[in-house]
Amino acid sequence: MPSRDGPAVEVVDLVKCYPRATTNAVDGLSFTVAPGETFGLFGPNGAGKSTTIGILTTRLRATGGRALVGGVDVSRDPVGARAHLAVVPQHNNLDRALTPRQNLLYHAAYHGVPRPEAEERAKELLERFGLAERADRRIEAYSGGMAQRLMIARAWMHEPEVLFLDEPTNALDPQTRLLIWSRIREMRERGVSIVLTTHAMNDAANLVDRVGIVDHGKLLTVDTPQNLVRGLAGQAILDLTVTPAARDDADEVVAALRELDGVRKAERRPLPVGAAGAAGAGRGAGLGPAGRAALAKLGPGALAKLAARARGNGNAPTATLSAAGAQGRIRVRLHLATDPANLLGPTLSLLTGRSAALNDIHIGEPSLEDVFIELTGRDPR
Ligand SMILES: Nc1ncnc2c1ncn2[C@@H]1O[C@H](COP(=O)(O)OP(=O)(O)OP(=O)(O)O)[C@@H](O)[C@H]1O
Repeated sequence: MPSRDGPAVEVVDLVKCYPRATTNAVDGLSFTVAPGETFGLFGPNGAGKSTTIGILTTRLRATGGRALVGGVDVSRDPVGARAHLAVVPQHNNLDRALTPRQNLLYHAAYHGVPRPEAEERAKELLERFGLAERADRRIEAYSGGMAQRLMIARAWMHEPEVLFLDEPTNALDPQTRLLIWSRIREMRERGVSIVLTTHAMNDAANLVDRVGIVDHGKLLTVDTPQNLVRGLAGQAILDLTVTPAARDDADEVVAALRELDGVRKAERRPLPVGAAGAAGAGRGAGLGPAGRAALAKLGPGALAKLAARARGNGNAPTATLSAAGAQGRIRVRLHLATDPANLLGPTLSLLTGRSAALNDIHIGEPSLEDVFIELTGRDPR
């Protein structure tokens, strides 16, 4: 990678207002991307991510502010800026009149890569992206996943300093998604600066160094994924699937759980698909790493003992890990300010007191997607 002082990308008070629009698509956005950094630009539909990438890659002109790529101002010197960057756009813009190999060679020629070097690189990239066998066939035969792989290979042909990827895994099958994430990781390891938009933020969480969350054209926050997750209301999550007693009110059960010591927030969540049926019932404790750690602290058989204690002398109402019918079942997420192990007993006691059945319990940690929902809300755009 060419070494240069200063940020790989610098965006200062960037504004874009499309003709006849009543609001700005990008509304005073500022952020920088350090050399070698992988930066995730996340936001709901219509937040202004593609517009920002369009300006940075010289496809669109900004209405105001400044944007530099590789130290070059994209409005003053778009040709100079293009020498530093490559883009994988959201929509297929391959040249259908050319074969896949020709697409790569044409792109290299545009960027002044000498022909023998370009041919060598194209051969290597077609292999790395699993496209070698179809490299000289008509491009119409390419699936969406193949086209996406080819567009990423094309972006790599002139070994850019900064790579922009606009939703690189959108609408792809799991195999192609895995391949693409691993190729992006390789580029990162080679020192390329990467700006990435995606809705698959939990997939991207392990790849990005920092995340900027945008909505309505404005930056809501920018930080490392770890700090963003740590900054959430609670540090751990307890997901409960509960069947309240027939005479009880579901919202009152949630309100009571919210009052437990160590609970910062309690919210109703949609039941996972299939959970309403018999298949989801009575699976008991589904534990992630944090959950296993919490239970390890309690010692073996802890849940059984807790359940026995909660059952009391047999006349008391019971709360059990049960496979009760799906009717009336609710899912509640507790954001905790304490070790999940401290909440297991009180939760079970509370449910026992209300004659509620505990159908499932899962201890986890908040994800980047939880941070995103917290900041941008639940309403679809
Ligand atoms: N060519 C255009 N003309 C007018 N308005 C546009 C145009 N392109 C985008 N917009 C509007 O600008 C806003 C930002 O759109 P943009 O595509 O940048 O969002 P996005 O965050 O990339 O969304 P998505 O996740 O759906 O791709 C939206 O309100 C969109 O409707």
